[in-house]
Amino acid sequence: MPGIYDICVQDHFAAAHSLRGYDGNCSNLHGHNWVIEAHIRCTKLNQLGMGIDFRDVKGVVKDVLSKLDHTNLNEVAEFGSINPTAENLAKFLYSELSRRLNTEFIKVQKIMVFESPGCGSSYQEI
Ligand SMILES: Nc1nc2c(c(=O)[nH]1)N=C([C@H](O)[C@H](O)COP(=O)(O)OP(=O)(O)OP(=O)(O)O)CN2
Ligand SMILES: [Zn+2]
Repeated sequence: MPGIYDICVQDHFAAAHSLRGYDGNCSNLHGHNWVIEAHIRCTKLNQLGMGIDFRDVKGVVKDVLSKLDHTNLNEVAEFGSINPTAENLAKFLYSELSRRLNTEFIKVQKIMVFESPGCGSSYQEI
């Protein structure tokens, strides 16, 4: 039976945000040390026994996160008209990482974004 590998890479970034229209203090500018987890589905291993090298994933993740790190997320173009919630960040990262990593045998499966330990959201497409 064909198997599926789930390759997982975590990273983090620091950024501020405020939630427009939120009834509470999250509408004030405040910061989080965001933690992200990228899950990549691989159906074939290379000659080294890897679905995809962690290093390759980490490089792409770092590059995408560099657009968000030490910013006010509300000022990043993608969040100019939608709130920079964990949900919207997960979808943004899913789309950026899919564009750069997906191949015939490799597919970004799920992105998890944690605002704080124990509070997060994930995005995936069926
Ligand atoms: N589904 C979501 N709910 C909330 C989000 C979100 O992105 N998706 N975001 C927020 C705010 O960003 C808020 O800063 C986070 O709130 P909270 O987890 O309560 O964080 P605190 O640092 O305020 O936690 P305390 O334990 O109360 O100190 C809210 N909801
Ligand atoms: Zn917040």
